[in-house]
Amino acid sequence: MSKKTIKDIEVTDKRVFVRVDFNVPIDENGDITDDTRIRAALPTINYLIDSRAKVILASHLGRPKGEFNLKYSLKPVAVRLSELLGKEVKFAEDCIGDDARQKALALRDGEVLLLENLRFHKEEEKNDSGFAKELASLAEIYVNDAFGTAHRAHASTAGIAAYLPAVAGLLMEKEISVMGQALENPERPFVAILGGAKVSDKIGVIRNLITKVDSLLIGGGMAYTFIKAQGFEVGKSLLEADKIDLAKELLQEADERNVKFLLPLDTVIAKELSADTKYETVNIEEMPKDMIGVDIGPKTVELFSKEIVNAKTAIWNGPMGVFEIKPFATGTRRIAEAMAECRGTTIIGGGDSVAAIEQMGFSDRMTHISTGGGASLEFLEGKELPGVSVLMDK
Ligand SMILES: Nc1ncnc2c1ncn2[C@@H]1O[C@H](COP(=O)(O)OP(=O)(O)OP(=O)(O)O)[C@@H](O)[C@H]1O
Ligand SMILES: O=C(O)[C@H](O)COP(=O)(O)O
Repeated sequence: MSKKTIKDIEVTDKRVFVRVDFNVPIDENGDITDDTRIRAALPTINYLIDSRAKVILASHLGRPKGEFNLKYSLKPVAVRLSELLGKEVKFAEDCIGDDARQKALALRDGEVLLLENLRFHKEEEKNDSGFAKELASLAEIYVNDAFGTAHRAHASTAGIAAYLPAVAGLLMEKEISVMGQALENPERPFVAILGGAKVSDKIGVIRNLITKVDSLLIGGGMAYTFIKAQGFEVGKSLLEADKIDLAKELLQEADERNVKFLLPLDTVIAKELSADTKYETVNIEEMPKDMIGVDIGPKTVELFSKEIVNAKTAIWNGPMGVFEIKPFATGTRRIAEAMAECRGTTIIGGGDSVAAIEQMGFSDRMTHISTGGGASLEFLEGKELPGVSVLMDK
């Protein structure tokens, strides 16, 4: 990676402000239902503890719209982090002000402090320079390890870097180097699998990947707009009518570039989006007018799996069907199995596909599972992420 990391600077004895992404799901009892993002930050935190730095952690949680709201407090995260680290994690009731300052200044080498939710201040999302300066005043070094929030230009992800030496954390480094390597210098064949709900969310990703991959496989709700563009009936499936021309254009571009653009050959169709509805599988050219396409069928699974298993690099973003409803999760499960079988570099690009991979128990068989949803999509679009561009170059 071209950016400096915590390994490139002296952190011992220093107060280090680490922006992490602890935006984790918390249920109505205040229990964290998935701590993946907290665990993903442990290498950076442990490195700083072992290096005898004074560690000040800051994150957002949810979208509290600039004011205090107990529902979005990071207190339960401090408890969970303390369990994971096996050591005390101090907590400041606010991310700026006297309490935060006193607790930050009182830290001894190797101690850890977590600040309360940054988004309890509206200045955070506005990238307010005064607020960024106040955050910076707590520390001597800034580390950005929040890959999941690196697409946001906020005070704690971008503005703060104007006031402190700014470097990447180890999670940030890993995310950018694994996905960057795949995009810039992939081992071939390079296959991308895209699914999920909408074409409009992924236009940028398709446009960028089409210039890099050998094969592009499209499933999920977004496939039906392409199927319609090829002149087939899609019944009551998800369709973005205003994107049909764009879909035609993308199909043509793939053709001109000699990129294999594979669409479903068959589809599971259902009367409605519920587990106890009537459903069956049909060839793609046989879709009835009154049914909804809810998953890829077995012929498509076979076609896609062959590409994936033979890939040297495979990137997957977005489920192949309405995987939240059990009978329609088969396509997504089978694609997860193919990814697990692939011997090349396998990358899951965040969002719902990560949930699917985890639900299905394949997490430890992937090379890399991104902690970013929106951030990984923007990265795959080839955009420069503000939280990365502010860091010092090597
Ligand atoms: N055929 C389909 N019809 C309707 N919805 C579908 C279909 N296939 C997949 N989906 C829905 O798409 C949703 C996921 O789409 P989304 O674009 O959000 O995926 P993602 O990119 O993995 O997630 P994120 O936006 O969090 O990164 C799921 O809720 C799933 O049910
Ligand atoms: O969950 C995410 O994608 C990140 O934490 C960013 O959250 P945001 O979309 O509320 O900025």
